[in-house]
Amino acid sequence: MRMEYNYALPETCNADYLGQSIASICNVTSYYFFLSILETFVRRKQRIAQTCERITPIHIPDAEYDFVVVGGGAAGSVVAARLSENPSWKVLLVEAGPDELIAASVPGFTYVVTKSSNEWGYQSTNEAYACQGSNGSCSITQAKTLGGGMSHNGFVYLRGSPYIFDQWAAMGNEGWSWEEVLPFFKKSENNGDIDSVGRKYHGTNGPLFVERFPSKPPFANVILEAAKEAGFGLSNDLNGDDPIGFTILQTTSHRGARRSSAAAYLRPIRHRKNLQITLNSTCTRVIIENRRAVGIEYYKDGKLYTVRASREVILSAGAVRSPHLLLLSGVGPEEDLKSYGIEVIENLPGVGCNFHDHPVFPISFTIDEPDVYDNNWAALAEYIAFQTGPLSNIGLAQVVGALPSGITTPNLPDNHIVAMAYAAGCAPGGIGLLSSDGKREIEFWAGYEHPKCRGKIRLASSDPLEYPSITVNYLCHPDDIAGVVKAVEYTLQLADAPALKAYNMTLATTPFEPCSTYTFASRKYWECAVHYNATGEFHVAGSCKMGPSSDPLAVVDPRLRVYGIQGLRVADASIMPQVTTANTASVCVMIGERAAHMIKQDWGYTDAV
Ligand SMILES: Cc1cc2nc3c(=O)[nH]c(=O)nc-3n(C[C@H](O)[C@H](O)[C@H](O)COP(=O)(O)OP(=O)(O)OC[C@H]3O[C@@H](n4cnc5c(N)ncnc54)[C@H](O)[C@@H]3O)c2cc1C
Repeated sequence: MRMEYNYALPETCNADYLGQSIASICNVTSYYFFLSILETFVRRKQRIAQTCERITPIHIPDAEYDFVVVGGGAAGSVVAARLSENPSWKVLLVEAGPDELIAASVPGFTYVVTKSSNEWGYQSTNEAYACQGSNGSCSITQAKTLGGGMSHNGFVYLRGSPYIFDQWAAMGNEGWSWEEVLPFFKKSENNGDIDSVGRKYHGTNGPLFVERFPSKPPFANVILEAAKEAGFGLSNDLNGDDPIGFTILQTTSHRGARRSSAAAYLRPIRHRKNLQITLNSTCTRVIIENRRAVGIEYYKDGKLYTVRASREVILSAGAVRSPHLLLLSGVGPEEDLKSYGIEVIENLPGVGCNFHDHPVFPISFTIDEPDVYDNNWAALAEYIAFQTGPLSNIGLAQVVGALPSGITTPNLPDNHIVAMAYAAGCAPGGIGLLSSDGKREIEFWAGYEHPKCRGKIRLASSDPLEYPSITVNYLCHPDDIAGVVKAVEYTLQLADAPALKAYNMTLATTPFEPCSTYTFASRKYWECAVHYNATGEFHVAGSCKMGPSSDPLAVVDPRLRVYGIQGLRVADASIMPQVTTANTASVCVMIGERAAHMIKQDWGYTDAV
């Protein structure tokens, strides 16, 4: 077979977008030259970084818009794009961060972009049951960039169990059952593997590319073999009729490059005149007059701007910042607002409550294989020419197992097991060198996806630029502990399967001193260890809970309207009454689709689902 190399860098433009460089994120001088060359190629290769298709932000806003959307993340990009389909509506999208980094386009750099400047850097506090090794403070990684979490995340395209959406509906949220949300998942989706996954659950006409990566490390097949041997089974599509087992994931990428909701929804409509986007613009409050949202204030380059919204303001700032903005605007628990001197406009006790996340526990193993870096000149050349090879994927993390813990609900696939290894990344030790003299390490993330624990987002200051206080309250409930421990036990069972034993897979996690009274690797030991090393899976949700008016903690109604305030909705991860049993980005895209559809309906403009 003759290989067609394509190093050409066609289609130049005057794109001036320069975010933080890959070399400066990796921050290793010995490797600077290699990373700079990699970045030069990636930046110019339109198929990867789409620098010629980036949006052009505005600098000075107009005085008034029909709709103002706050937060250009997974959900907000969708809301802004869909609302501006009506040419007679003028829409402003306000995003606190800059455009997506070049490094973010390259799947092999997934774990690097979370260390970039496009990250909020939140830490939770007062965790009484988790992160005890770090004074009860867990990292809450959240992206600060156009595309939000989808410019930053692990690419996983999973929707979670239909059971959860039916639960949402059963709580009194009309219109949110699985049957009712499925059309919006399909509407958003342009599935590139449709011949393999079928049309019953998947769409091909939406903006969001969904497909498997073009390549995977050979060890992925070893994990699948081990899963079969351990009796866990394999699934061709966890989003379909086969929700239990191990699979090679579908991802929000296209031909080896990231495609966030901003890339999918905003870049193709960058010339639309009635949609304006302002970046590096932090919303500080919603302006509410006579119990109606009439605009927002935002801070950019040291200046405070005020814009009016003649129809609605939509908060899509994510599960940490949407409740924070409501609190800063006088909507929230009366006592909390008063204690910070904020005028109470609506006493809404649920704002910031019901905050939760999936807890995960990392466990490390070694295998008998040299510890090589998977990024080198060959990987660079292959990626630029074909968008395949180690840089075109996230390594082993594209294999996931969804298994039922049986803790609360029979057959609910609420345990997730993901293996982390073979990711290209920075390769800081030098090109072609070994990462260490030891064996290759494989870290598994053992997660519980149906948590009962609830934490809270609270004001920490009346200064809108200060971060709110965040407590997730991970592992506060025995079921959540049992859920994580069950995932650990499944992981150990997997590691014991002959296919992995052939690689001498050996537990490498060092025992935690505070748990030394228990036999290492016993159930009691894990029940103790999770309090020291479990953390969150980055799927924070629930802090502006959707619910009927009878629910004392409901913040928005099932049409996502904030109780007590006209012209104000929330559309993002915060509205989930219960987080789904999987990664949350596709659900936030669906929420964005659903929100835009309802807003259009409510203003007498209907479009097809
Ligand atoms: C490291 C990481 C890995 C993840 N991996 C996966 C995965 O593989 N698959 C998956 O499905 N999910 C994953 N997730 C979760 C998923 O990405 C999020 O659930 C999803 O992005 C949340 O969408 P959202 O619209 O609620 O908020 P976001 O996508 O977080 O968007 C909120 C946006 O609002 C902006 N904003 C905040 N405050 C303000 C303000 N005051 N003014 C203006 N703008 C503001 C933020 O900068 C951000 O861009 C991951 C998340 C992280 C952080």
